[in-house]
Amino acid sequence: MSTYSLAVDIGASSGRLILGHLENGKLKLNEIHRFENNIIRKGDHYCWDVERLFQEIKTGIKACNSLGIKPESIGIDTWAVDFVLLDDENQLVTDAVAYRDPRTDGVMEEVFKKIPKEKLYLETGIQFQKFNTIYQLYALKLKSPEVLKEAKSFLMIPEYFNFLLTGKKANEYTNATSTQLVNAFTKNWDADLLNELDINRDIFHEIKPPKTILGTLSEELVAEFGFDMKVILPATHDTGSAVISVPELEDTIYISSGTWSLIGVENHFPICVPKALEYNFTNEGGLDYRFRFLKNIMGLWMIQEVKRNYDDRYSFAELVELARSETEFHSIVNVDDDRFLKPDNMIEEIQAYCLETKQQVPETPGQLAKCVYESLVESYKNAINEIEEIFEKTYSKINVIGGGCQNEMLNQLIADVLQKEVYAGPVEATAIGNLVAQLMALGEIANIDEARKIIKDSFEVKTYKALNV
Ligand SMILES: Nc1ncnc2c1ncn2[C@@H]1O[C@H](COP(=O)(O)OP(=O)(O)O)[C@@H](O)[C@H]1O
Ligand SMILES: C[C@H](O)[C@H](O)[C@@H](O)C(=O)COP(=O)(O)O
Ligand SMILES: [Mg+2]
Repeated sequence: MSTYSLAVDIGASSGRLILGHLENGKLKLNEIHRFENNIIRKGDHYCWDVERLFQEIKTGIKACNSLGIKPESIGIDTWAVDFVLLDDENQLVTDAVAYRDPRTDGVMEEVFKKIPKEKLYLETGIQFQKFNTIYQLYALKLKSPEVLKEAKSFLMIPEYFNFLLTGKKANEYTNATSTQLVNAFTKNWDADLLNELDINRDIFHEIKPPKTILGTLSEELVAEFGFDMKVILPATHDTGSAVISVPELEDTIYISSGTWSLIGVENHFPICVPKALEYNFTNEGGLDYRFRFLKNIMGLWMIQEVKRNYDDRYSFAELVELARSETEFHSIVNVDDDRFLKPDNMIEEIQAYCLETKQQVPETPGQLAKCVYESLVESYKNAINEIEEIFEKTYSKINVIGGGCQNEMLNQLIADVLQKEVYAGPVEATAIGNLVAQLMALGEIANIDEARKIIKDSFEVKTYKALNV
């Protein structure tokens, strides 16, 4: 009887529960539940609806029964940086505020008054994004100190769901690194940084690595589901799981393409050289203490918002085809400008940028989509030039993973503009990386090298050659 594991992958725009098992040396997937995710307004903040998301997780778990499958294990991954705080009765002290909330505006600069930017980078190796956990916690320190006083437990989003499943509290390494509070060398919470900011070290839990078996389900949930499962920590930062699934990393730059575009390489040590700081690259933690040397690019969030501004009248596939038809339109925006992080109306923000920069203003859905895609590729090109400058080497291949790898026009555009071979897939790279970490913990897969061979043998990867432009 095969061992089934269940991956819960919740990104900023969508979540999915995918069963996985090995069959004749290949990983077989069975998507059993998919749902939308989005930021909601709660009180004065943009938040995640963690109550609904946990109900979606439970719905997906129960769906296994209809297949007659009782998974051996479950693992949860989500977006990074965000967290909840629990009081001494394990009740939420605050809502799960989303990283796009403006509460951290100006806070990074306040932190630099306590900890020099260069020191923070040398200690943590983490990119400066204004929504990093360190700035969210410091925003609470400055504006709502009573909240931090009441807090007894810090759990990032996947860890909160793990707590609801098992009653156990633990922080997981790959996601903890995204907080910019973990020392890149000790791989533990950096007590000096926390002291400098007067943030209570005791609310943080032991940092456990991916492949840790955290526990099993609570009695109530075993009764509700009709079966028990081991709860395993995958790389709970979704991009940490996604990068495990890059089939071939030799001479390859990956782009984890979803709400964000995370573009980088995999290393075995943190790289905090001056150029890495200047270009704002990060050294997020990976499986087996590898490092994800990457940077965030605004990503397909922009087309998600354009789609939403059109009341979802067009599918993503339709927007791609409309963009293809706009052959003469070439206005470009700086996708990494903070104005695109959470504008009231993305269409109007893109149009305003083009007007300000005296470019043709996109008026049609196709022109807007074309502008987003060509602007993303412009940012990819800059990031890849920076990576090649830092490592003093030229990479010949780009592997696009995640939902965005279904965008064939974008894949071809990347190949043509970068003049490199583009490999697209696996689409569900994050869930696949989540699954193989569980199967490694269960002894079904020996190590990451075997996992990557299984992934390479199991999933189609489409190739795009650079056309002469
Ligand atoms: N059929 C498609 N054609 C083109 N793009 C697509 C298609 N399906 C999904 N996408 C792109 O994939 C993105 C979602 O990727 P995904 O990895 O699921 O995001 P996340 O994990 O951040 O929620 C969408 O924003 C969309 O741009
Ligand atoms: C805010 C973080 O930078 C973000 O979570 C990023 O690290 C990430 O993993 C995004 O994943 P998506 O699947 O939501 O694009
Ligand atoms: Mg994702």
